[in-house]
Amino acid sequence: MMGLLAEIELIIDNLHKWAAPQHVKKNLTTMGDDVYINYEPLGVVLVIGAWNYPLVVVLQPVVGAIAAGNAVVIKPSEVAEHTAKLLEKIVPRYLDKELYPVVNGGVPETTKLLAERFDHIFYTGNTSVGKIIMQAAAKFLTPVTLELGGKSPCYIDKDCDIDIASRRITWGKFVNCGQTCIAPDYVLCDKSIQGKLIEKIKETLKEFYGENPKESQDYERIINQRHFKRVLGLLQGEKVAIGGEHDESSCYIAPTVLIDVKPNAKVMQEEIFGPLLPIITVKDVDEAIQFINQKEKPLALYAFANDKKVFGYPCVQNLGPDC
Ligand SMILES: NC(=O)c1ccc[n+]([C@@H]2O[C@H](COP(=O)([O-])OP(=O)(O)OC[C@H]3O[C@@H](n4cnc5c(N)ncnc54)[C@H](O)[C@@H]3O)[C@@H](O)[C@H]2O)c1
Ligand SMILES: CCCCCCCCCCCCC/C=C/C=O
Repeated sequence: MMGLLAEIELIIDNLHKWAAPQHVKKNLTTMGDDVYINYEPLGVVLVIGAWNYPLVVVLQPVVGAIAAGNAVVIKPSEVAEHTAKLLEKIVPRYLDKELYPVVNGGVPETTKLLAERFDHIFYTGNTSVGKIIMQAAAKFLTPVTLELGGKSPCYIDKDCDIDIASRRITWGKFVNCGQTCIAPDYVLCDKSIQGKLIEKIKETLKEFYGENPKESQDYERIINQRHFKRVLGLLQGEKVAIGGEHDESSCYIAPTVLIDVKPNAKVMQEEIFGPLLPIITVKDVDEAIQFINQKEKPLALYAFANDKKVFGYPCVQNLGPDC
């Protein structure tokens, strides 16, 4: 919510500047004209949200679309069903329901919406559905914004502050039970620091979630049984260094660290989106970058090193808003 409120404040403070006509330098062909860029609303925007931060990922794009003068059809994720119902109930209390309707439902309802013509579609969710959205939009040449996922790597150089690295990774990986788009997906590090890293992660987990994370008020659950089974499927056959405990009835999977993971393991083929942290050993930063570059472009990249050279690599510079 803090991020959402900050976004609203940012827009309130700056909209008059952003919406104002922008000066354009004249050239030979426009010498005799008034030349400027004038911003106009697009029309009707469709916002389709995901379940993992169900209020923020729906409302944040809605805020931007409204500020830019558009009507918005709001489609929350049916997976977070209580938040979806709440939005359906409270949005019409504060916004005109003709201009900003909330449409609830799952795949059939979203498919029906996508058959309509919109002026922009803003979708947050997984990459496979992202392709469906883009195909539906292409029918009307509707522009899209796709906020997707990916396998965000985390490189830990052997010359770095391992206390800091393990603390930050433990927080980022296990908050919301690993169900965060930019959570570190896997770790690449030198074999010589793997043992120390595991010890430090163990210590930090104890500090954050106590002896038994299952009893901690601060440790979440997997959203539903379908995702529980999917995440558990990624654990099969892997060597567990920390955690591994699970309970299907409550969709609990303990914070889990996997070691000696092979690059071709199942857990390395898709975004984990759950509390499993595979560690893959590499001999140096060059090998880590080669590994990362063989995969699809991730959403975020985290690097921990004392050597400034590590941050000079284009792949680290281009991807590392959170480094
Ligand atoms: N980049 C970001 O800002 C961001 C933020 C949050 C989540 N994510 C990504 O979202 C993913 C998790 O969300 P999810 O995809 O499980 O959410 P989800 O299952 O809630 O699906 C997202 C939306 O797509 C709709 N949908 C699902 N299947 C559909 C289909 N066949 N046709 C049309 N619409 C369909 C759903 O109704 C829902 O509103 C992860 O990959 C995560 O990384 C990205
Ligand atoms: C001050 C403590 C805050 C704890 C909440 C942590 C959540 C961090 C991530 C928020 C990201 C919201 C947008 C969602 C992106 C992808 O899933």
